[in-house]
Amino acid sequence: MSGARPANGVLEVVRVLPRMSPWLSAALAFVLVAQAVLTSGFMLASAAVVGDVAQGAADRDTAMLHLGVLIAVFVLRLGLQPVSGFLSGELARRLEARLGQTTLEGALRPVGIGHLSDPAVADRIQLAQGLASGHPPGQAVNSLARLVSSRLAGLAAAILLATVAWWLPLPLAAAWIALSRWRLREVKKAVDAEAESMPALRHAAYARDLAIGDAAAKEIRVFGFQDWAHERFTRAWLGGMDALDGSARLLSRTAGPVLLALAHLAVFAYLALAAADGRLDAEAVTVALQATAGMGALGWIGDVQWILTRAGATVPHALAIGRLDVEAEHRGVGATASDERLPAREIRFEDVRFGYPDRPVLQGLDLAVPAGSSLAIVGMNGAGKSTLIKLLARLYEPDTGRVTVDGTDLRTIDPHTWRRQLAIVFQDFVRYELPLRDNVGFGRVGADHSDAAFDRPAKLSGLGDFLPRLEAGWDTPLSRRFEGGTDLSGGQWQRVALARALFAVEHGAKVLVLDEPTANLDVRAEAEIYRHFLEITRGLTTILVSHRFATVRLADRICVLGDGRVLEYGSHEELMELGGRYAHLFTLQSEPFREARHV
Ligand SMILES: Nc1ncnc2c1ncn2[C@@H]1O[C@H](COP(=O)(O)OP(=O)(O)OP(=O)(O)O)[C@@H](O)[C@H]1O
Repeated sequence: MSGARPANGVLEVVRVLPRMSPWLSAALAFVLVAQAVLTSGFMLASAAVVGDVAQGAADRDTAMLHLGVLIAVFVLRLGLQPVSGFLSGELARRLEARLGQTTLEGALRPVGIGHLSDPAVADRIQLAQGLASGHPPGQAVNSLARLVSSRLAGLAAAILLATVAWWLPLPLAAAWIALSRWRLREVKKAVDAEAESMPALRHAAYARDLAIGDAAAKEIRVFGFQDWAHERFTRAWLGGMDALDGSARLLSRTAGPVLLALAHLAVFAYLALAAADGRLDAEAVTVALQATAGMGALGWIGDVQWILTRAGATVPHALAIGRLDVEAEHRGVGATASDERLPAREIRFEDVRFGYPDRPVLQGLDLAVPAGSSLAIVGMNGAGKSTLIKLLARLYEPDTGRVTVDGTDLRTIDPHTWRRQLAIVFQDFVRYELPLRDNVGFGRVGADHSDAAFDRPAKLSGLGDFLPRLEAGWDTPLSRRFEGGTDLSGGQWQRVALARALFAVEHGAKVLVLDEPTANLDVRAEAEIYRHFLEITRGLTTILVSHRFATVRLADRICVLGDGRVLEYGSHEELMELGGRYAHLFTLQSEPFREARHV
């Protein structure tokens, strides 16, 4: 993804609003124009009233008419304010909701997950929400409405002033517009700096979340790095903010007022001389003075333009995230082949090479997993076991080589169809702070989530042991941060994750993948899983990643992964006979137990 430099956000807002809500946008535009017309009407009517007063109210009826028009225009203008406020508020809400959806859709759309660890994407997601500037996209609408209304009023004032003398608006317009452009350039610099300082601000946000969140609360206190978190947050935040403040300094503070003073001096001098000569009457002078003041609306409108520029800058980021499917590389999206019964014969990795941006992992991996059998994968930390699972789930795609299912390249199989065949317990499975029912039900969204539907997964995963102790049963939130919620132990969470995968199996998944499924289980719970292993895996193609050889030996076949490829492959007995790496590791792990038994 390209860098996080923003496009012209205000133009994007102007482009998006009419497409999103044409009627509301048109209504707002109409009200804004009406407000501008009424503003100039107010100037004209008040000038007419002043003229009547200057003439000593010679014509009483005309004077009353002028006064009536003045009051009517004033009341109408006042009445339109809440209408434009309502319309812009409604558009702001819709824009924010739309861009929020766009960001979510973009982040979720890619088949793989590589984009989520791309720092440029992470920056954009933050920028799209206006978190650093404190100005979310909705604020752009309100500011835009106020800016357009001011500009129209300024334009109307300029036209009125030109009726007094054609050249009068020119010096004022030149001075106000120049000042406005200088200031705008400064604010745009600040917006650019904000995009550049986003990595620092994300570091700050990470340190803050560590300090105030649940996840690291224990370690921060036990290891005592509260000061580190505090210091890290402050340093990163101030670093990010420095960049913003530094570039937000407005250089035009001196030249602007001088130019404005000169322009106003010229206009006022002319008005004074013309009035003294009798070329202008009181009414014309009043119109001219009001119009002169009104032309200020063409200049820099502090808060409004500041907020508009910064809130508007979020929009291109949200739209860019929304286009992620185009920008990211997703070969095979929209693939045609789909089959709910895969795999019938085998899953095969063929000469697969794959690496993350900073390191190669698999270097020519060949591996076959016959359908309906179980395969255990062992290997050192970092050998690439979990990576292999991610390739199988198509969360990443091989750099070269291919993964096939019954001979069909995974890239030509519809990813959603394929993933419905998979039931995976990831090593870093998610502990959803939601009721137990959702935690297990996520295994197949849309399926029957009644208590009875969970019976079998609960029994096989060992959930049944602690389910009766949960106050609200399946509806108990699994987080103490929610009313009536509870927290689970590591092993209990692992059973929940297993139940989730088994629920997917209940609903048709044919490939069960267990990445370290018993790492947190106590001996009894682990033994229980082993007891059920055959029942759990019956009829399924099972892939098991584990460092526990007692688990591994349950599999029909075992493969030892190392140096980015398969080093050994066979049944437990075959590999023990081979006397290679597996036999060595197995012996190493069983030794302490053997010794213990001798004690
Ligand atoms: N998202 C990622 N981005 C970059 N590198 C990664 C990513 N995930 C894993 N790696 C790296 O890829 C290598 C293989 O990681 P993987 O998690 O597949 O190993 P593993 O065999 O499952 O290890 P373990 O036994 O410790 O679970 C490691 O060097 C790891 O640091």
